[in-house]
Amino acid sequence: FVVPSSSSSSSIAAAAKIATTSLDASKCGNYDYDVIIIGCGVGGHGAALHSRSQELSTAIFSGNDVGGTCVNRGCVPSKALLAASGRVREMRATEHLGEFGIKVEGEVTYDREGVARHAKQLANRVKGNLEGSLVALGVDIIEGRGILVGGGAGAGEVHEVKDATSGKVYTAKDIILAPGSIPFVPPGVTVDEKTVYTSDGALELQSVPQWVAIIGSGYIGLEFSDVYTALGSEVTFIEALPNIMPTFDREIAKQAERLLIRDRPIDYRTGVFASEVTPGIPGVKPVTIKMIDAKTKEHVETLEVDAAMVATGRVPNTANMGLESAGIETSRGFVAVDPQMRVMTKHGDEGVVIPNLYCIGDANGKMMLAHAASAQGISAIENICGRSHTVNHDAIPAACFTHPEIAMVGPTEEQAIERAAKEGWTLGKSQGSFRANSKALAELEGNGMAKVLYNKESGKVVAVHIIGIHAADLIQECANAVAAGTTVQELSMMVHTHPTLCEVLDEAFKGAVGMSAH
Ligand SMILES: Cc1cc2nc3c(=O)[nH]c(=O)nc-3n(C[C@H](O)[C@H](O)[C@H](O)COP(=O)(O)OP(=O)(O)OC[C@H]3O[C@@H](n4cnc5c(N)ncnc54)[C@H](O)[C@@H]3O)c2cc1C
Ligand SMILES: NC(=O)c1ccc[n+]([C@@H]2O[C@H](COP(=O)([O-])OP(=O)(O)OC[C@H]3O[C@@H](n4cnc5c(N)ncnc54)[C@H](O)[C@@H]3O)[C@@H](O)[C@H]2O)c1
Repeated sequence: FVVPSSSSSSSIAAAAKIATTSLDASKCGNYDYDVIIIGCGVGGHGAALHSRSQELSTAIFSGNDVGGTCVNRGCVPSKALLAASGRVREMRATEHLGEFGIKVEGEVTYDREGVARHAKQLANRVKGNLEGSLVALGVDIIEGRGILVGGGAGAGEVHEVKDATSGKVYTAKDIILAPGSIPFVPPGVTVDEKTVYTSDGALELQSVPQWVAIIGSGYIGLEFSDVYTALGSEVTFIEALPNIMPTFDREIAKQAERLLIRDRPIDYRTGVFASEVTPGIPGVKPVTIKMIDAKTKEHVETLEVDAAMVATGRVPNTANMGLESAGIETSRGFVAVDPQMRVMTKHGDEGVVIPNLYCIGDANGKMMLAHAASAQGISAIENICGRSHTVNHDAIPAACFTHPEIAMVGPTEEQAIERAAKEGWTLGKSQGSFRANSKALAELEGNGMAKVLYNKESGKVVAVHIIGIHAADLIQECANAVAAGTTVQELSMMVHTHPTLCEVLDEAFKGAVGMSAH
């Protein structure tokens, strides 16, 4: 998603004048708006901007939380913490710096409050830009929470949204639900957001604990282990599944274990649930974590640590927004949608489409990523405009912003093997390495690999997994290839700039067709 910076707000304002004037020609007929969006995170924002570009009159319920998770409690502040802590790690790595011929005299220190302030200020700035872009484009921001009214089983369409604060009811031809998600806290875990916290509390960096247990080794756990160890903490991961980083491609997870865990003050337990977590009092009483075996449920260990971070996934934020009264049955809070993002009354074959109601972003559970939410928002508006559109989720890249980064598009190798067997095609695999890449070596960052998985019959790229410096930027070329159906034959003949990290991919593409990279 793109938020125009405040420096360009005058041009936005100019554009907004034109856009606002065109509201008179709005197609909303008997309704207050063409489109009402509930939830002003990146999903709702993406939908609102595209809605206005299609000259639809648009209102968005923000629930007093413009920017939502990504901007206020997610992508944006976490990347600020990763950037600051990454600098600390780099400047403290005296041996590594010595290889460049750089000497850091004296101790490298940081000011915890200063680092926290950087994250907070960035979030506020992006939030301001995001709000500014909505206002400038003529989107009406309604500050309250939006609650669906009417509809009901068999009633078909839903056109009314009530402002929970004022009680005022607004009507729209089409409605988009974009309420996002909140942290999942497993039963038995007590969160005080001080000594036992979710990402919401962790992002405030109220302390840098000496020893922190991170429950869950997914994206959030991994990114925070990078932040904490860079700032001087020791980390213990507690992971319920048999492998650490279980959602990642196995080969990449093994490399990540070497690069992001083994060389750092991190240990881990796998196959255990944190079944009971009790907050502590800093300097007085430790946080206690009881662990049970994930299979036998027998107690295996109790840890006493300075702090615990709960990074055990997220759940949809769909309670108390009138879904039941509109006849919508959720599954664990997730709203079922069809490929056009239209809400289904329930999951499974019995669900029927509610034709003018859409649900985008984390709340539909398709892919919990900011850019996926925004893409789904744009797609919903396309469908509202009568141009049938579906999002290709296989072509949406993802990245974990550790040092080095991990990035991927498409299924893991394990999933691709299953898919190939089921669909009757042959899986090809080719690798590139950072070890022999001039740019990576100039940076003294020769660790990592890229692997390209492709369909041997068609040559089309199925998935790419990268671990290495700037993997998050490198993956885009691969995502575009998956989206466009580009073949490894075509990619192997495309010219990559020298010397760049992209040549790691060039090596993998050429390897797939039996050519060697220079
Ligand atoms: C720590 C962390 C780091 C992350 N980092 C990344 C990253 O680097 N890259 C990435 O792609 N993704 C990242 N994510 C995930 C990303 O933040 C989410 O996928 C994204 O925010 C989902 O957008 P959304 O619009 O669906 O929901 P949200 O951003 O959650 O926004 C929903 C909004 O709707 C509001 N709302 C809910 N109900 C109502 C109502 N009834 N009326 C009015 N408003 C309502 C909520 O308060 C919220 O403001 C991260 C998440 C976390 C927690
Ligand atoms: N860079 C990014 O794109 C980024 C960054 C952060 C978050 N996110 C998004 O936010 C979402 C949530 O991230 P997350 O890391 O919390 O979830 P996740 O689903 O990625 O990982 C949660 C982990 O916790 C484990 N777990 C669950 N309950 C447990 C228990 N009781 N004890 C021990 N382990 C337990 C699970 O097995 C899993 O490995 C993700 O879906 C991700 O897409 C994205």
